[in-house]
Amino acid sequence: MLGQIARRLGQLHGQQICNGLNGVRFKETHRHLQSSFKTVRPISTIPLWPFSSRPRDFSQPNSSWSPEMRKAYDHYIALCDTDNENGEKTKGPWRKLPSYNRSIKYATGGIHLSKFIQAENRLFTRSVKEQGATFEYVVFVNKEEKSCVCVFQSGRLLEGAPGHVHGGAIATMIDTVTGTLAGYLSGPIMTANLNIDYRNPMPLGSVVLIHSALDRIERRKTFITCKVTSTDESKLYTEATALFVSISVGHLFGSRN
Ligand SMILES: CCCCC/C=C\C/C=C\C/C=C\C/C=C\CCCC(=O)SCCNC(=O)CCNC(=O)[C@H](O)C(C)(C)COP(=O)(O)OP(=O)(O)OC[C@H]1O[C@@H](n2cnc3c(N)ncnc32)[C@H](O)[C@@H]1OP(=O)(O)O
Repeated sequence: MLGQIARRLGQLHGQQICNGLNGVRFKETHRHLQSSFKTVRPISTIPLWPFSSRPRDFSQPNSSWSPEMRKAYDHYIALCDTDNENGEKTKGPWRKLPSYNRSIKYATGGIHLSKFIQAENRLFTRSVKEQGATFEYVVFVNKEEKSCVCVFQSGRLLEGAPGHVHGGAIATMIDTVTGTLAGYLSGPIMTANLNIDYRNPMPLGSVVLIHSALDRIERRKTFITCKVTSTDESKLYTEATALFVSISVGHLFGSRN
């Protein structure tokens, strides 16, 4: 019964995703739902519609952001579309992308499905609740230039060499930012290849810019270039190239295109 409800929801809100997931995880979903029904709450605290229609955007300023992080954020926000005092829209070249804690939430209806499907899973970069401890970041995309910039502040749990950011954490952010741009331009993708040159150690707690741009698209392949610099762009920390291959959602569940 619950499986049927979940399946119906998927049909209503995310046909494409649902096709990929149909029948794969509903046993697990059923178990999750049964265990959540064990906790009885007073009726007044139960919302009529149990799904938030607006997933939380984690790339909003918070108290862990340093003045440098806030300054870089404000700089790019000022270049985004805005409403002036007369209520008129001014077009800017940049657009701030929201950042959810599961990639499934980006798909149509994904906000609903994420409550059923592997509900405990979290996007690696958004998995730690303590603000400022790991990855604080916000991505702005420039549609015309097919590029994006991420303002990234590293937290104390990302240490590699003493006082510096772990190379794997830097790779994670490069994968995330280049992957976000590739996904924005090409739809569902997976990283096929990531090449990284670490040029200078990145101090832990520092704020950096991760610039990514489209190199080219060839059939299912989207090639992205990336540079990580200080916020004034005077210091180069890391350079990378990445290849993303377009996939069907079924690819994530074992079927080849
Ligand atoms: C629900 C969907 C979600 C999608 C999300 C998208 C956007 C959402 C937006 C924001 C989300 C927020 C954050 C995003 C964060 C991070 C993104 C990170 C993504 C990852 O972190 S993901 C994990 C690591 N990733 C893997 O776990 C992949 C394992 N792997 C495979 O799943 C297959 O391997 C695959 C799919 C890569 C290819 O498999 P396949 O069978 O579909 O295609 P095939 O092999 O035929 O290759 C087709 C053409 O690519 C060439 N090619 C392939 N591989 C190559 C390589 N390594 N080097 C050079 N060229 C290569 C071939 O040579 C051929 O080229 P040609 O067309 O010229 O012949």
